[in-house]
Amino acid sequence: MTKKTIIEKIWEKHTVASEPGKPSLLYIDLHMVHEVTSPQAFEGLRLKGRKVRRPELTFATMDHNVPTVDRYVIKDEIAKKQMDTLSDNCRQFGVKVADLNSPDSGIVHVIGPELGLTQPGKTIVCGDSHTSTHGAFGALAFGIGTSEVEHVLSTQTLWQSKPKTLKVHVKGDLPLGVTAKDVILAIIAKFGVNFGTGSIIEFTGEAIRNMTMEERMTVCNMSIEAGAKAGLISPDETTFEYLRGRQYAPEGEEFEKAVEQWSALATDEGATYDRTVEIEASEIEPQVTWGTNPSQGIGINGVVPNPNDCENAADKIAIEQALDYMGLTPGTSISDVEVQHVFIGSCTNSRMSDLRAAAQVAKGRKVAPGVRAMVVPGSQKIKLQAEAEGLDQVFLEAGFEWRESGCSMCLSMNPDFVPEGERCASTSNRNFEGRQGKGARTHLVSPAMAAAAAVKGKFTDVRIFNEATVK
Ligand SMILES: CC(C)[C@H](C(=O)O)[C@@H](O)C(=O)O
Ligand code: SF4
Repeated sequence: MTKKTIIEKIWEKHTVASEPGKPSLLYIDLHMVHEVTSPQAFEGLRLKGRKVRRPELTFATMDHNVPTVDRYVIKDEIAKKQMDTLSDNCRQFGVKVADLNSPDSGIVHVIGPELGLTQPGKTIVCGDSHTSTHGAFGALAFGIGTSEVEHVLSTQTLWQSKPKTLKVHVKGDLPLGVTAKDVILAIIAKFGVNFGTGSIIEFTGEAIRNMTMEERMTVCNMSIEAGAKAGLISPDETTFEYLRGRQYAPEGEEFEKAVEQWSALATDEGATYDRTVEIEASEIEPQVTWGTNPSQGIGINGVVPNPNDCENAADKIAIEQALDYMGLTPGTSISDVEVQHVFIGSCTNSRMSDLRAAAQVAKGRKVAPGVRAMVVPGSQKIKLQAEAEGLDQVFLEAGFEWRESGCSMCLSMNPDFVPEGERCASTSNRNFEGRQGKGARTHLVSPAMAAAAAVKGKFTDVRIFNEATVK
């Protein structure tokens, strides 16, 4: 029998129609929907007199526009309209929605897994680029555009050209104090923001196998920042145990049957990929980005690069522009760079383990003078769980703000933003110009590193705080 990767197995199982050299028609198992990219898609259905083909395979939430304080008071008119429209559309088309009142509400890529909607072997789409997060479960999950959202709503299928397969192997074990976020930032720093173009990544290796589901989600979340169509990890016991007992996961005997099928999806020993790259886990340090794309990052002991060291003229210009926007001088130690804001949240790093890691650093310490730090849980369930564990108190006592769930400061589509020219240590996934507000300067880091920056007022190697306990 030919040996196959999980990518080929899922692709083949979902192909409804195909012709050589042309895109294939894929069946979609789960369609997640949010308020920003769905209004025109529903409107399209309405204009054409169509229904949602499989409402029970469609699940909506509100996240981008949601205020994280006074979440029911939506002052921005566009935001309010988008949320009201989503509620109306879901009512009219019979789609389940986790609206602001729902205990299930939260960031779309946080609640899918949390509710057990995200499962191995599924094809999952959403009008949102970070849909790759769901790949952590061994699902084929990717972002789509609004016209494709309409296509999936009305047919439950999607035309797709078959991507190439790319194995990203993380070799060996991670050093203490180095997290999943550092792994994915280091991968992107090493191979660039385009190395995944046209491909679906499968992450492999001991370091990945040893990760929890939450850590795997952090890695897969940023596959898109490597230019990939999607990123995934073959499912294993860790995956199955995470799903057991979740609201939408199969129950009892059905669950055991599902586990058998899910296990068979993992990439076959000896299967080949179109391309393979490798990174040594032991060489990864806690990361900080210095520039305006996620590949412009260094280890915490590194210095801001000098554009004059570049041989390639285009690279030199790119670095110069990034440094200019970021207000940084070549040769500066990143650990000398001061921050005015700290944001712990987003679909990359707002789950329980992220909040626990940040709280471990914050506990018994104080946010440095002149720093504004906030913690934004990824879902209302996470918020409640964190409060039950007393994490909110740890953060509040240290001087952090404790918020309601939402995309928040990850992108300034809601009241949370970084003022012009100010610097933010952020656990999100994008450091593009203007991402956190006009002229805002974003540095991507892990939750523990963000908490360390909050208490020191500048980037700091979190490993000096608590070697023994910081994971
Ligand atoms: C608003 C949405 C379309 C966008 C995306 O697709 O990713 C957002 O979630 C982001 O992170 O930039
Ligand atoms: S948290 Fe950020 S990256 Fe994730 S969906 Fe929201 S805006 Fe996009």
